[in-house]
Formats: sequence, structure tokens, C-alpha cells
Amino acid sequence: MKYSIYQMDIIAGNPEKNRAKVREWALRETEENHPDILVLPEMWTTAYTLDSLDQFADKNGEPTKSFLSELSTELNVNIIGGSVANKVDGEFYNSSFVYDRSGNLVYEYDKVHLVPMLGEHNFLAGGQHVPEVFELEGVKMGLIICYDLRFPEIIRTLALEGAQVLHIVAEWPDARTGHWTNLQIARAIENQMYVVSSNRVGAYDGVRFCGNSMVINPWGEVLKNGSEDLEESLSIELDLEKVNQVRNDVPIFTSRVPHLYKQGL
Ligand SMILES: O=C(O)CCC(=O)C(=O)O
Repeated sequence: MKYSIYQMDIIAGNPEKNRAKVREWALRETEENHPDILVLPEMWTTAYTLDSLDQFADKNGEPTKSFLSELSTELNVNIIGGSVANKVDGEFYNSSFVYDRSGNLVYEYDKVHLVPMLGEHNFLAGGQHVPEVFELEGVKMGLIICYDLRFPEIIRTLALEGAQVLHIVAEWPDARTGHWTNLQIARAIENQMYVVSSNRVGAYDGVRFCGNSMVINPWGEVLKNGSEDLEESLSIELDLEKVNQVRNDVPIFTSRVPHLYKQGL
């Protein structure tokens, strides 16, 4: 399963230009590298323009849903569609959409954990459902958004439900780069799954974002690591047999004793 990850510099408050950038990148990537799956970052249509969401956010997932559906069909590629600001029933959400090669919506998720450091609660509503496993190309996988990375319980649940790959779409600031890189490696090791992430680069409103998009294998080895400040693509093929191999070598899932664990943890 071959991936292309877009470590994108997002133009603040300009969904049209960002869609044009993504389209151009996707065309180039599919022609040059023939990926099965494309991955985009968090809030890629608007950046973190939280105080002007009424102007720039999607309404009921549009136009992003149509854009991703048409792009996936045209390029015959699956798309982990990052996330976008999305207005539904008068509330704004940070929403992710996943499309398969035939342009079908396979999965959607609203970010559950809102970020106090960004005042997200003042602008967004939190999703009410934790991430669930979905399938692309017959492979079970999961998707979380940025700050969700700090909540290992939701990622463990995905692993227990059979996910072999965890995708993380992010706009992670450079003030906490070490948390971003180390937590990704920890999640890969503790859940014995691939971690595939797309984080933006560039800056908005005085905050610089730290790139370091990554591909980490289930042993915790970093196979790809984006730069901290350059817009770029990461391209890689995953060997999914590695998940079984690591889970056999260090069988944590059969060593668990859930009846001793506190309920709800
Ligand atoms: O958890 C962090 O340090 C950053 C989270 C964040 O920026 C986000 O979720 O958008």
C-alpha cells in the first residue's frame, strides 16, 4: 500500500486557492509516484482562521466533500482528506472525510478533543463520537486529528478493533515539536501499528507550525520524517506484514488483562 503525504503550507482564509494547491499536488503525485492513498493535513481549506469561520467554513461538508469525491475518482486514488472547518446545524466542527478510489465517502469524523491552548472551545463544537475503524483497500485503519494524539485511550481502542494504520492530520505548533514527534513514536510502539501523519508547515497569526510529518513502523522506527519548515511530499510503500510480525514477537495484545483495568480507562 503506497502513500503520498502532503506536508502543506496552507493559505489562511482562502479555500479556493488551497483547493487549487491540493489539486495540483495530487495530480503531480499520482502521475509521478502512483500512490494508493493521499493524506492531507488539518484545517487545510482555511488554516486556523477561527474568528472568520462563518465566512470560510464548509456548510454540511460542502464544497469539500464534492471536491474530494471528484478528485479521488478522477485520479483513481483513496484520500484521507485531512480536516476542514464545517458548519452543521449552526455549529462549527473540525471534520475529516475519507474517500475511496470510486469517490465514495468511507468515513467521517468530527474532532472530539478541542484544544484549550487555541481557545477552540470558543469557536468549535466537539464531536460526540470517538474515532472508529474504517477500511481502505481491505486494510483496517483509523484517523485522529492533532490534539487527539494526546489521548492514548482512543488510539488503543482503534488498535483493539483491528486497526493496522493510524493516520494523524495536524496543525501542530513548533512550541511543542518534541511532544508531536515523541507521542507519534510512542503510539506506534504501544499499539504496534503504522503511524502516518500530515502536519502543516508555515505560520499563521504568530504561530509557526512544525512539519515533521512522519511514517513510523509498528516497531517504532521512523521510516520518513518531513522537514520542520518546507512544503514537501513524503512517498512510501508500507509492508503491512510487519504489523503481524511485531505483534507476534512482542504479543502485548494477548498479555493484556482487561478485567483488572479500571472501567472507562
Ligand atoms: O496538542 C498540542 O500541543 C497541539 C494541538 C493542536 O494544535 C491542534 O489540535 O490543532
